[in-house]
Amino acid sequence: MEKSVTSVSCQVAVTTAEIRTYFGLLLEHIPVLASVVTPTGDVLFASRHHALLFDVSNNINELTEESELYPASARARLQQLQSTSAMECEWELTAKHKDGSTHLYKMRRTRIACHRLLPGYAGEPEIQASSDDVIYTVGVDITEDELAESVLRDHKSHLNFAIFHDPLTGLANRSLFYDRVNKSIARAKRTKSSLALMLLDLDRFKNVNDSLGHEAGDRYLKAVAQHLVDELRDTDTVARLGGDEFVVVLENVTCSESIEAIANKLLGCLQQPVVIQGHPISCTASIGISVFPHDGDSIDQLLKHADTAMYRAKAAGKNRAQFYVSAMSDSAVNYLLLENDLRRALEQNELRVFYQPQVDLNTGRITGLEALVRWQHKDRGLMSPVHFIPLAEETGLIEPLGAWVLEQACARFQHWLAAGIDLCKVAVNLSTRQFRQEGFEHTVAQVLRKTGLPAQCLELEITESSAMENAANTINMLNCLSDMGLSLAIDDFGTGYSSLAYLQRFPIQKLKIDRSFITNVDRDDQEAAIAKSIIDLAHNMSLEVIAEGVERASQCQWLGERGCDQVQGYFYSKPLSEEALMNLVSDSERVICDASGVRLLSQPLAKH
Ligand SMILES: Nc1nc2c(ncn2[C@@H]2O[C@H](COP(=O)(O)O[C@H]3[C@@H](O)[C@H](n4cnc5c(=O)[nH]c(N)nc54)O[C@@H]3COP(=O)(O)O)[C@@H](O)[C@H]2O)c(=O)[nH]1
Repeated sequence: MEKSVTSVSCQVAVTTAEIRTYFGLLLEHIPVLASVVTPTGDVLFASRHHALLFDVSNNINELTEESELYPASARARLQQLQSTSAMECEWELTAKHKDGSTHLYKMRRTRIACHRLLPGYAGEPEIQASSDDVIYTVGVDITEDELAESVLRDHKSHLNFAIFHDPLTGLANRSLFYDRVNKSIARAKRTKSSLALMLLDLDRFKNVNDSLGHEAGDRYLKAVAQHLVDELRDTDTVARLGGDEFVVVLENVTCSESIEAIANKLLGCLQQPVVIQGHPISCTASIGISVFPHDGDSIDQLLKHADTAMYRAKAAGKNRAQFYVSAMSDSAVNYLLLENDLRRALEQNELRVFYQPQVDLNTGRITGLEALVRWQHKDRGLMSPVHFIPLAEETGLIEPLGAWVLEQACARFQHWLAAGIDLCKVAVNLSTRQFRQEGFEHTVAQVLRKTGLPAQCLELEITESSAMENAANTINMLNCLSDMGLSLAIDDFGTGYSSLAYLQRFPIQKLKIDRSFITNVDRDDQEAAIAKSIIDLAHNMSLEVIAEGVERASQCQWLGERGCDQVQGYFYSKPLSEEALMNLVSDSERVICDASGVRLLSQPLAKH
């Protein structure tokens, strides 16, 4: 039967035969899986697109079973759908094409009563399935949409990660840390529990960067992050706030002992060496701890107080954990004021150098002077270096300060030499930071040139711990300095961890026994044993040995009998200002000046 229909848009009359042709073309080219089947699965129509599917015949017109329109992998699902009486359902079909590509189709299967498809039907929608029905299915390829969406999802999650994590270590960054800890504080408030915030700063991390480069430094920071994550529970928060500063938050803490135990566990694991570029590296850390609600009820307050405690841990010798106590805040303010003051002191010449004689035990002759800095503070009076050297080291001010002391001591000693006062040599203390300063040997050479002091009149003292820290670099620097003709001493010997293998490679002339082994050397067997061992060690290595902190004649006697070469201490003289030293040298009751040099007669302390 030919039937005339009218296209609404172009008002052109078309015949049913033409419609079939168009419909055939449409089925041929439409890029969708389209089919019409009976409830028993007989195919009435199927689009050509089905032929693209793997497992499906190219000759679509010959396919009679609905199952033949789909790959074998989809047939079980199809069977389920065929057995359902639902009028409409949606499903996803993942199917391989014959070209090997995998596609995702969004399928919609609708069951409809046949008579409703006939022209002129305007009845109620069918809600009951019947054998008279037909089922048409349309599947649209959504592979690209899905791909785009998953790229977008990935992109979003990467972006999310980048926004909230530290790119180097992958730990939470400051923003995420604030977010998490604010929630932890809210939880702790609700449950009336405590939480501990630990601020962890690596000690002397700069040395790793300076000696092995930033790449090694970055690798070390990553290893530290991993150590922290490994040691803590998943529920604890670990973040990197920047540089070598990390923060850890522990929830539901019950007592300070358990917090301390965790802090010590972290300190211990950080001491394990990490091998980077073939070098075993280990940095210690200083940890400041504040506890909610005791030390503050906001994250900023807790951080500030942990920071104060952390600085206190550094000042107390590093590699330790320190709880915040409220009295620290006052001294933290003092510390800050002192830092500004110290900068000013350097500019306004408030620093002074004092000199303490070193004496040959056999002859009583002065064999040298140790230069010791003091600060003539306008309000606090004459300040001991113990109150400002750690601060100067922390802030980097030690570099200009140390250079100033060196130049001052060399200039003054040269001045005395020129005036005919020969006190053999002047010893100057070097801090680790100063010693590790790039081109430090040039600074020393420049000072010697500028002041005219012969190199053999200068001795540089470097502490045992600083010499052994990165000993390979120490050897290079000590060789440079030794080549200039000056002498080198290891200070505070016995307090660090010396490697004898390194010690024998250092071009040094002297070991200085730390005061802690001299205090009771004449009364305590253990101290005596250590002091004696150091004296023997020095002599066996053909080094001179000097004992510091000698306050009594009995100590002198003990040391003299054990072969110690020199002593330094209040027994002979306290550190003296330039004027006081000159007075001592010209005091005929205390010194004898003859051809053998200046001999210092031991005097009771009360006289000074
Ligand atoms: N990097 C630099 N460090 C310096 C410099 N000047 C000093 N220092 C270091 O500061 C620390 C404290 O020094 P100071 O208060 O001067 O104490 C020295 C002596 O006064 C003290 N001493 C000497 N004899 C005795 C004694 O018989 N009893 C006693 N109780 N104390 C005594 O010992 C200090 C000398 O120590 P050392 O340097 O280890 O020989 C101190 O660590 C200084 O090194 C500086 O310019 N740069």
